[in-house]
Amino acid sequence: MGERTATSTRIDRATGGTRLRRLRQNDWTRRLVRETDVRVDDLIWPIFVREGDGDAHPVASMPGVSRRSVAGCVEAARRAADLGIPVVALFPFTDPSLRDETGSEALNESNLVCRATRAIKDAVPEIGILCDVALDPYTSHGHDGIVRDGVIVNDETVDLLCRQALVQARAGCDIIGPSDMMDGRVACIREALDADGFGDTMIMSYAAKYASAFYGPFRDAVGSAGALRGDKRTYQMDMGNALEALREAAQDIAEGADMIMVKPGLPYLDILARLVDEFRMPTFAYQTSGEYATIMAAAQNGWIDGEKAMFESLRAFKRAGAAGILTYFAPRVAEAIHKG
Ligand SMILES: NCC(=O)CCC(=O)O
Ligand SMILES: [Mg+2]
Repeated sequence: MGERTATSTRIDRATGGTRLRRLRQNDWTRRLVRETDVRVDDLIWPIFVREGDGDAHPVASMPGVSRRSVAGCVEAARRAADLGIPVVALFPFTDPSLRDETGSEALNESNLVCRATRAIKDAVPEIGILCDVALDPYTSHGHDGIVRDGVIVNDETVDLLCRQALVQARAGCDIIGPSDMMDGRVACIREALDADGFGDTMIMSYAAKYASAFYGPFRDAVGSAGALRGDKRTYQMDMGNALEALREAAQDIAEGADMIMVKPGLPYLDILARLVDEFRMPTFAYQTSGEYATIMAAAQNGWIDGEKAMFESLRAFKRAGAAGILTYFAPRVAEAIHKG
């Protein structure tokens, strides 16, 4: 730490002699005292499934991410399992001709997500599967629920969400992820699952999901961008609110959620930390498409080191107390961790 000077005595008096830089001197000391790390076990990999066969279709606004055929999703799940990633999350690109006012394709037992779930369960039984419950990939208007006179109606939507959850559970889905932000849906879905013999099917609720600009590329990926009429501010949370997130999470937990989630991730890190602190639940962060695209775009321009930014962003979630992270970086991170 250099020569001792008159200033040294002053500093020792001020710090009580504890020089915090002592522990940062070497790589090994830094590793020794590091409080959090990103592990492969922390990762959930969201993958996009599309109709048809053949090569994956790249998503332009998400470099490195593509929509895969059902067979391609099975390959991805195989790769994920081999890397040690515990869970894949499935999102469908629904053919526009199958979208309608009430999202009826969501209830089709052989829709894309159900077929991909069955195929993955069959070929890669050791990996967990998370399926989103919400109508937006299936509605012609792009909303997460049924629209009546311009209003996204809560209770009728919840009836459909319960049926959607059952369809997914029957296909073999392990974790139901209600992402719709309707009130009371966790309680109703839990009851519907239990009544149908799916008492072991887990619920990871999108407890605090904010109306955000960071979902843009995802809507491209699932084909909702062009479809969406208006915005989602009457059901997704207002970005100015933190106390309300505590109320949202409290409700979902009381209703039977096994795990909760905050979304988006990095812009809402304070919410994540507060929910962990308050409820001590397994709490997850969703590093959204917009967060992914932001890092990728800057990296591709040579403006930031993409690999370092990726790890830094994921470590932030762990430091804030996340049990895990849904991230499009999952396979790349897992590979980097294995390489060491
Ligand atoms: N329900 C899943 C999403 O809305 C994902 C959004 C994103 O990755 O931007
Ligand atoms: Mg709620």
